Amino acid sequence: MRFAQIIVGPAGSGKSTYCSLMQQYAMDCKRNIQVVNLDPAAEHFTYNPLTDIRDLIHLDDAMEDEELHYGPNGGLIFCLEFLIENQEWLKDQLCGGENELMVGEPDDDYILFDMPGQIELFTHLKMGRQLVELLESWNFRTCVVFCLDSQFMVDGAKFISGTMAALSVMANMEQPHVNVLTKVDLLSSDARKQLEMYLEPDAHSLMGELTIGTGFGEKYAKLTQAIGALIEDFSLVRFFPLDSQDEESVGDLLLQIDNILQYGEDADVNVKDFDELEEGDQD
Ligand SMILES: Nc1nc2c(ncn2[C@@H]2O[C@H](COP(=O)(O)OP(=O)(O)OP(=O)(O)O)[C@@H](O)[C@H]2O)c(=O)[nH]1
Ligand SMILES: [Mg+2]
Repeated sequence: MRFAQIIVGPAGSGKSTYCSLMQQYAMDCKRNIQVVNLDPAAEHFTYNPLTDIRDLIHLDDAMEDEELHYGPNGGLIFCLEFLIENQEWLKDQLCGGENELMVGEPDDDYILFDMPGQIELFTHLKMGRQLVELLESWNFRTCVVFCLDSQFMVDGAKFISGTMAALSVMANMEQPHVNVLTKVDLLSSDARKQLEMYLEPDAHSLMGELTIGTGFGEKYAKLTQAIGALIEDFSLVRFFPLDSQDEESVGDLLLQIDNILQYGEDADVNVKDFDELEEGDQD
């Protein structure tokens, strides 16, 4: 079994930074996490990629083509469709050449896929799903990591829209899913306190804040209430704050995602068996 995190989120939400942080953290604990850049328009990132979509196709290729004449957004969609059509290229990159036997080797392959910031790729279009299906066919267990800038999560209205964006991705991708609030280090201490409230959202306080004083809030109070109750009652979305300056925060998040991916499950089982054996011995 191999493991993949698909890193998605709005433009500039900190996806590439997340990948660098995780790769660095893994290196510090002598663990191997690779990153693949799948953003054909990427200009700058600080991780060292295992492979890069720009070796296959660059956004400029789609935009400057005499016949295609795409703008940046259409061009991006074209590039990802091109990637799916040329899946053999990606397979070679990930699975070490054409050797079928290489699939699944080595056992603890753990790869982050740094995606473009156009969120519609994952809310409406099928490329996100197709990528997951490809990875699954190559023996990957996948999890979607949705990054959202925490600065957009410190008032009720933004919380609702951020949550809806996260839900759209969840509904379209149908994969195990983790929401990450990035850039927590940039928040003031007041804003951090405010954020706490949204980490364990409570529909009532949220709605109290939203329905008072704004025209929209008053007119659509019932709708807002219903959305709030939905989020609360079904624990539909939860957010994990990520402070890039705090190694413990990075480690905690990685552990959460490892659990979701059931990474290292065999190792855990062994430890547990060992503990039980010891307890048994004492009896
Ligand atoms: N202080 C701080 N800055 C951050 C953090 N994460 C990202 N940034 C900054 O936010 C900007 C955007 O970060 P990226 O990681 O490039 O975001 P992205 O989601 O990959 O952006 P696109 O690929 O363009 O969609 C950069 O200037 C980063 O340095 C963080 O946790 N703390
Ligand atoms: Mg990026």
